[in-house]
Amino acid sequence: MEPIKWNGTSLLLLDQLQLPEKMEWVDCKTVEDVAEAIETMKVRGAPAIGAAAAFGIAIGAQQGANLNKGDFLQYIKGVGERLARTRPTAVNLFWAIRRMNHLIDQNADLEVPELVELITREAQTIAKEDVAMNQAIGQHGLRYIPHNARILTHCNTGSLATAGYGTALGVIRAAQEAGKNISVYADETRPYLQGARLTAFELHQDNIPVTVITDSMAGHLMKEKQVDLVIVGADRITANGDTANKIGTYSLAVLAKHHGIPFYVAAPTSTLDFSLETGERIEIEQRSPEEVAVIGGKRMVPAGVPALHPAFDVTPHEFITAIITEKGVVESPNRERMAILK
Ligand SMILES: CSC[C@@H](O)[C@@H](O)C(=O)COP(=O)(O)O
Repeated sequence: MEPIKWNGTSLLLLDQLQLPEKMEWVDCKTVEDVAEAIETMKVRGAPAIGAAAAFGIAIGAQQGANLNKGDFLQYIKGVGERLARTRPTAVNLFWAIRRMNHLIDQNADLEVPELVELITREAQTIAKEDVAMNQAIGQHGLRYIPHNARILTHCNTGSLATAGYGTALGVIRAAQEAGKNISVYADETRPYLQGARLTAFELHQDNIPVTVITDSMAGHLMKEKQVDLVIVGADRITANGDTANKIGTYSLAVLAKHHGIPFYVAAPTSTLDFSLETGERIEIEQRSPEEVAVIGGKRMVPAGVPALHPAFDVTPHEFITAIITEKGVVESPNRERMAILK
């Protein structure tokens, strides 16, 4: 499945708000369309929003192609700034924008049409490389997945969260492709239900056995010895291995440790943020409490009662058995061991 398609002038995104009911594509023709798609989570998942932002800059570049060089360079930085204001936690977004800006700075002596061409090609390269990184993550992760493993995962880390194949779901896919006879428990992942709607959708399409559980069932299943390992993705991993991921990940990691179950994080190195020493300084996106209070158009929380919606939490590195990247695996991550990924 390819959830992000570039058609030469605009970006087609499989609208994740409509899944699994409908497979509807949104055609993002402007920078604002792309920014809005990221903000409203039509496209979501750390690597996917990075790739989408890169294509947003490509769209911006094409539309600014008539400007003179000075104006173009100023305008295209503004495009990056707009896209950077969409969501704060997943570092892949900022990584992709920085990579595009760097390319522009390095080639500022080119004429505008050539720059536009270069920017457009770079966005395609980012998407292509993401798929290759995910496949490599899958291969590195294989050895941690025993035959007949019953795997618990959280949120959606598959093709829909990336440019294709997936991170944690990439490892799961690789294990299936290697004939390991695995099965998966997908946390439904309140409040957005990425697990129930998206992970279950993807795994079912690929004939990988999947059972959806509510987030609150994970501890019970672990206690009943129904879970052999947990594997999740990441939105930002700091220099010491602390990992921000979808809200609920931290609770899973604590539960896994209590029950002696390995807890793996799978992510490309574009998710690393070595500028932060620890996870304490990661900005956690606060989304609308309405997303918690209202389910399927029906209000579940009495009017006047507040709800909270931090969209991510941070799992301290002590709870992580290994971080699996395309460059290799860091077991029992800490500051020193993470340095090999620099
Ligand atoms: C490969 S995706 C890893 C993470 O981005 C994923 O687990 C996650 O937390 C996504 O959050 P979302 O709010 O759906 O963008």
